[in-house]
Amino acid sequence: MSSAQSKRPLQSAKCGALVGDVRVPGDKSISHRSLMFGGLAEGETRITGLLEGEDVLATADAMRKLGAKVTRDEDGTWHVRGVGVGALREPDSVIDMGNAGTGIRLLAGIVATHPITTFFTGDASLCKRPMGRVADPLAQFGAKFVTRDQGRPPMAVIGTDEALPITYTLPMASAQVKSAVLLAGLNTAGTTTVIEPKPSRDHTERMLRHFGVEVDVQVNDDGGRTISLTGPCTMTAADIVVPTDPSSAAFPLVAALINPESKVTIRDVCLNPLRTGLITTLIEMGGDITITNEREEAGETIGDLVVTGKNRLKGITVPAERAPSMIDEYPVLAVAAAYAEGETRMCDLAELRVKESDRLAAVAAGLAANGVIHRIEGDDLIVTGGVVPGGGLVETHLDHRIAMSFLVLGIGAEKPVKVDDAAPIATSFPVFEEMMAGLGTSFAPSNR
Ligand SMILES: O=C(O)C1=C[C@@H](OP(=O)(O)O)[C@@H](O)[C@H](O)C1
Ligand SMILES: C=C(OP(=O)(O)O)C(=O)O
Repeated sequence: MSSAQSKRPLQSAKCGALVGDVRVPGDKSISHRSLMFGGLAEGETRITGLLEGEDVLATADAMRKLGAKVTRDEDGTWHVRGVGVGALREPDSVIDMGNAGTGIRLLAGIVATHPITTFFTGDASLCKRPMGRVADPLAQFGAKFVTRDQGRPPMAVIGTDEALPITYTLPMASAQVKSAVLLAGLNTAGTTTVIEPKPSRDHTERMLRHFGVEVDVQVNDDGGRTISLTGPCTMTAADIVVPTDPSSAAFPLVAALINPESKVTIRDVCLNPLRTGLITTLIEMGGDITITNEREEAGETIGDLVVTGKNRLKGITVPAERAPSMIDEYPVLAVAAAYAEGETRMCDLAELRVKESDRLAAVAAGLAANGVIHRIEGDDLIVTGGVVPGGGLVETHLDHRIAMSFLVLGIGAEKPVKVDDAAPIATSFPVFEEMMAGLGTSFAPSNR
């Protein structure tokens, strides 16, 4: 895990055309869930394409501590022997979830309705993030929580074996909160229902079905969804092929679009419609992106993205409703906007304030350090594109997406862009630097 002692400064300088054919690592959301659900199922789940990033490895360790047998073959296939819903073991030590918000929040849901006490901690970033958003609904099942001030980890979850089912309307668009509630419902007698006013990524719903759980999803008149399951549920082991991560594909995608002579193919990207907001937005901005070879694999739509830099991007307004389908992509969209003609307005980004860093503040600071004109109005970010002066130092605050986004900013800037710490990139995209170098970027260690 990253720490102040092991900061790794890196800089990115202007480079020529990016050319190549790449395949980014497995999807982080699906990888976390495959290990958790495998651990809850009866039988052995085989996982191929798992993201071997720090966040997901923390979940693998957590599932081991909770009693599942998790192993990896030399060829990269993972095996999870589950214990069955209701049969998790009380961990005999604190579970360290590192930097992983998805990991800690979904696991909190799982352990909340098991008769065990679980202690969670994480790195300095995770220990600043709010857990009240999951603790509040999970307490309604009958679980008890002890956290630091303002619901921050370390956090103890005292689970219950007499859980009462709940109906919960999400106060914010959050797949993590939705998933925590549904996962608590697995070991609860009766029907657990989540109402989400805006649809968020649905990997939990899809994968629960893959493990044999009946999940009812209704689309509401306002476009939101009502999702229910009736417990106690039995889950049956099922093999998983993890598709690649659209949130990681976003970096070579934007890099190619802002670099005029580029031509890059990104293979086998997960094109789940609740994850493709960035692609829609970049196409609206005039980006030359073609989707080829579209197909269904393991319950998800997959396709190849062929991207060129031939069109100069144009500023647009990105509507608030689109935010859940591209929530992790705003930092790199802000980078695309810095090179676009005119103004790009990104609406309603309040949720960015509670990610690995306050991403709204971190993006604004990074743009300011590199001479990019921008402003924040309420929860909207407005960026005016043009020539990017660069030359600034960006603080990444233990946030992988801030680090990768500003390294992409550097590839077209007049002066190199430095990030103070590239170490957090290993949480979600351990081969980022190698892959980007293969396309022609010019990243180099920096002494700050
Ligand atoms: O459920 C998930 O796998 C995730 C949900 C999103 O978080 P929120 O639920 O907080 O929006 C996203 O930012 C995170 O990277 C992964
Ligand atoms: C927000 C993110 O992840 P998490 O919440 O799982 O830490 C992310 O990967 O951008």
